[in-house]
Amino acid sequence: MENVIEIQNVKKSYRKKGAKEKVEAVKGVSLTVKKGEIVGLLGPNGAGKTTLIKMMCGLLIPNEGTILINGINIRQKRLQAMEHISVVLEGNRNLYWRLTVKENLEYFAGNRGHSKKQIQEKMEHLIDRFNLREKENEMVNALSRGMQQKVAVAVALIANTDVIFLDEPTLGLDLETSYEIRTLLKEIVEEEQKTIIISTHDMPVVQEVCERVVIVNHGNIVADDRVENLLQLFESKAYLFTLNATLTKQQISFLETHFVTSISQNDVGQTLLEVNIQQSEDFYRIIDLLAKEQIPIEKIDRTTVDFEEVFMKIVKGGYSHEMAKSV
Ligand SMILES: Nc1ncnc2c1ncn2[C@@H]1O[C@H](COP(=O)(O)OP(=O)(O)OP(=O)(O)O)[C@@H](O)[C@H]1O
Repeated sequence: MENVIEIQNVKKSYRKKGAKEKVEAVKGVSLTVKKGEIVGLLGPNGAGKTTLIKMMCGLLIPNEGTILINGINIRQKRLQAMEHISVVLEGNRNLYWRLTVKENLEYFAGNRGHSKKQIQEKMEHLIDRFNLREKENEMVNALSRGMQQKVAVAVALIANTDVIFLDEPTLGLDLETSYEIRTLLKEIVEEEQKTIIISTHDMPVVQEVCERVVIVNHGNIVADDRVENLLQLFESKAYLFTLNATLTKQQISFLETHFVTSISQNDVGQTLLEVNIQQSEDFYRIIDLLAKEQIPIEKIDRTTVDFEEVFMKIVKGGYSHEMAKSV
């Protein structure tokens, strides 16, 4: 499969007004994305996601490194590279607020060189699909934020580019609209061979829409894997032991230094040990240890993880590329 996006050792720093020190927002990132991939770009606030997206879509120039879109160097041939890209930035800045929904769709498709006739069918399809029929002749500034967001995504789709960047597509939306946008994205991915990069803090978007996730922290990529691999990686190693005993201080401190991520007490006086196991022998070591200390085990459950927890663990440093290889 061909590489649609190829970035090599990209760096970007900002100088804050009046400050001597530079902020290194992106510290040397390399990444390739293949045609048809849908990639979630995740990271805590300030990690460098927006900076990375803005560089990939030609809105910011990196200090170092190269970015190729469909093999075209965005720095050397910006306009040519940008023909392959559409972008929905936070705050729907890709819309004309004083044009109607239909006018926006027509304008942005026309802007890409599509004739009115060519876009008619697609526009009607998108209006129905995004449930915008009732609002098609209303000005965008009169719509709710969720509606505006849907128009912004529809505009990116009507442009019919190979690559679509979505920066926080569900930010600030209510649960229903967020669900609707997620569902639409999923359907679009299934229908059309688009390459989509979504930056988000919305974990259901990652779990339901993305196949691959790239996690950025302090300007570096700290994980890049299939969503299912990351879920499996953490799921298979997290266990919850329910013990019919109260532990002594020594037992607790021993467990805490060796394996256990958290120890708590439930309301019937049992002790709950949440354990992250790196190697399968550790699992038996814990059981042996509890047996030696004569601590009765009521049950052992494999804890289920959702992507939110996986993300938190990775960002806190609980992940290495060696772990990924062991899945
Ligand atoms: N125009 C700017 N001038 C100075 N510093 C900036 C500028 N834009 C971003 N930064 C800094 O660069 C770093 C990365 O910011 P960026 O917006 O790329 O992160 P992010 O991962 O998108 O964060 P968020 O999730 O909060 O949107 C942060 O420390 C931020 O303060």
